[in-house]
Amino acid sequence: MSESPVLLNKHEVERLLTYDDLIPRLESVMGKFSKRDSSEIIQPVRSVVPIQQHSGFLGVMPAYLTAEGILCTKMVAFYQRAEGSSLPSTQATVLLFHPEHGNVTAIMDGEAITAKRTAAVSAISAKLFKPALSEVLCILGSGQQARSHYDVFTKLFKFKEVRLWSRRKEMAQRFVNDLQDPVTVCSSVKEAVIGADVIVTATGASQPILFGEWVKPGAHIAAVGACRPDWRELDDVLMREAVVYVDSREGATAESGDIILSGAEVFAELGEVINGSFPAQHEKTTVFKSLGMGIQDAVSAKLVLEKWNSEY
Ligand SMILES: NC(=O)C1=CN([C@@H]2O[C@H](COP(=O)(O)OP(=O)(O)OC[C@H]3O[C@@H](n4cnc5c(N)ncnc54)[C@H](O)[C@@H]3O)[C@@H](O)[C@H]2O)C=CC1
Ligand SMILES: O=C(O)C1=NCCCC1
Repeated sequence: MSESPVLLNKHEVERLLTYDDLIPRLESVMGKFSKRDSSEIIQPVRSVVPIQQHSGFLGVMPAYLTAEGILCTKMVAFYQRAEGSSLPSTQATVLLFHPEHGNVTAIMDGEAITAKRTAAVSAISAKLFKPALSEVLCILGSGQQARSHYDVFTKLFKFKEVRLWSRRKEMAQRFVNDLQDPVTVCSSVKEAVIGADVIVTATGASQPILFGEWVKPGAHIAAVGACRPDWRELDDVLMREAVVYVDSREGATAESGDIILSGAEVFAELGEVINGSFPAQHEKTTVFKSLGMGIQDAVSAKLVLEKWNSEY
C-alpha cells in the first residue's frame, strides 16, 4: 500500500515557496525545455475544455521531468469574471506523482504556485530584456497576478516610481493600501504607461488595452493575460514593432491571441535566451508573452514538497 499523499493548502504553499529558491529552478527548467530533448522533458501543450455557459475554461497541464523524477499535473479553472465579481478568476490544484509507482505523493493548492511561478518567470524576462536604465514600473490589473508581479519585481529591481492602473479604481486603491511603499494609482492605461520602462499586463481583458503608440521605445512588456487564441491585451502595432519572446513556441502558437491575431513573429523562447542560442535584445522594445507551462508548476511543486519534507 502506498502512503497517503501530503495535502498542502494555500497558506502552506505560500509560506514554503520563495522567489529566491524558485527563480534558479525556473531558469534551469526553461533552458532545458528549449533544447527539446524528449528524453529529459515531456510537456504537451495544455488541454483546455471550454465551460461556455459560465465563461470559463478548465486547463490540464501535465509534465514529466525524467532526470529530476518529477511527474506532475496542474488542473486550472479560469474564468472571465464580470466587473464587480468577487470570485477569483483563476483557481488551481497541483498533483505530484511517484514516477515509478504512479501513486499521488502530494496534492497542493495551485493558486499560490500559479501566482508566484508566473511572476517569477516574468521577472526572469525583465532581468534579460528590460532597458539598462529602468526607473518606472507600470502594472495593469490589480488581481492575484498583479500582486505577485508587484512583489517580485520590487524585490529584484530598484524602481524610482511604480504605477498601477485597474479598470476599477477602487480596486487599485485597495491594492495600494495593502503596501508599505508608495504606488501611483493612474486613471487611464495611457497615463500609467507613458514613459514606463517596464510594463506588466495582468488583466482579464479580451480586447487590446495597451497600445504601441503609448509605449516608450526600448521598454519591456511582460504580458501575462490574454491566454486564449481570441483574447488580446496588446494591439497589433505593439506586437509587430516589438521583439517578441515567449515561454513556449507551441503554446504561443496555439493559445496567444496577441500573437495569432497580430501575425507577429516570435523571435525566441525565454529558454533559448537562457541557453545562449538567441540574444536578449534589451536595447529594443521587447514583449515577453507568457502563457504558463506545466514544467513551471512541476518544479514549483517539487520545491514545496522538498521544503515541507525538510521540516517534518
Ligand atoms: N501567463 C500565465 O501563466 C498566467 C496567466 N493568467 C492570466 O492572467 C490574467 C490575470 O489573472 P489573475 O490575476 O489571476 O486574475 P484576477 O481576477 O485576480 O485579476 C484580474 C484583473 O484583471 C482586471 N480585468 C478583468 N477584465 C478586464 C478587462 N476586460 N479589461 C481590463 N481589466 C480587466 C480585473 O479588474 C483585475 O484587476 C488572467 O487573464 C489570467 O487568465 C493567470 C495565471 C497564469
Ligand atoms: O499557466 C496557467 O496556470 C494559466 N495560464 C493561462 C490561464 C490561466 C492559468
